[in-house]
Amino acid sequence: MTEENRVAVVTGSAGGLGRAIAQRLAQNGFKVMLHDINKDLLSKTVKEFEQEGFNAAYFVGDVSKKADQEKLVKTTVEKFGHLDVFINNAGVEAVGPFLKIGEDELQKLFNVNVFGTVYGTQAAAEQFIRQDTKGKIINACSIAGHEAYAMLGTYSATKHAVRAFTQVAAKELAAKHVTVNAYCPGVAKTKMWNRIDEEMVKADPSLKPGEAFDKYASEIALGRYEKPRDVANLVKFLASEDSDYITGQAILVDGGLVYR
Ligand SMILES: NC(=O)C1=CN([C@@H]2O[C@H](COP(=O)(O)OP(=O)(O)OC[C@H]3O[C@@H](n4cnc5c(N)ncnc54)[C@H](O)[C@@H]3O)[C@@H](O)[C@H]2O)C=CC1
Ligand SMILES: CC(=O)C(C)=O
Repeated sequence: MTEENRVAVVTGSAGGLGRAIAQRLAQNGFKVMLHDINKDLLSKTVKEFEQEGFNAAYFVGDVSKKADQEKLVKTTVEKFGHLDVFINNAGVEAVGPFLKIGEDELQKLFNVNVFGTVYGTQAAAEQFIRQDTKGKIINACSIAGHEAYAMLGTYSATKHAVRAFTQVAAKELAAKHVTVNAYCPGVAKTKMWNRIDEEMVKADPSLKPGEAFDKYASEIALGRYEKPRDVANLVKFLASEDSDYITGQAILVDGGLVYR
């Protein structure tokens, strides 16, 4: 089933998983609002979407700023007329031992991953309530939102918080016909995992470049690392009417790594 005339926002969609999600939705007929803090990469991605014939617009913003998130929703509605799906995808990571976690790291990761998800969810939900339509909010969680990982302490804490806010928003918004769910990828090859690998290798001299990634990926039951398309396929389902009876869930899409 195609999704003609439905409108989705994907935050952090200049690259990585967000780009793949926006592309999958556009291929299915969605009008997509691309969004990122990285203006140069976003401009490149928008051009590629236009070349593919997708109906796409873009907005440069920072998810950790409430005003940016509100303006993102307003601009989307001005451009496409309404909003159906809002995907809080943007996220950042930090790698290091617990004893070295500092204020800057805590502030940065909580600002983007947690404050960003809360502000995005609020802005989208307010629009759905104004429209008096059903709506879908879909958040980027992680295997690290179900299981905390050594060297990823702050990151794991933020993703546990995302899972908690997903449940709370789902409970409070259900009466307004708004569902809130999350996708929990495992080990996907994006710039984020390139950076994680680099930092883990720096911290452990016995590892060569690529080996931290390989170590995590070697535990995946389905025998291969995750591709952005694997994540996009789940998000496409969560954005569709087929998921209408699902809310408050943080669904693992990790090839068999964490079992809940
Ligand atoms: N790559 C992986 O294996 C996994 C990723 N995730 C989550 O999936 C989401 C996407 O991850 P990736 O694509 O791998 O990351 P990535 O680092 O490759 O891409 C993230 C995008 O978000 C943008 N961004 C960062 N901060 C922003 C801000 N303040 N405002 C707006 N945009 C911002 C970046 O510019 C970038 O384009 C993140 O929330 C991440 O935590 C979860 C589990 C595994
Ligand atoms: C990046 C991420 O969420 C993990 C733990 O792989």
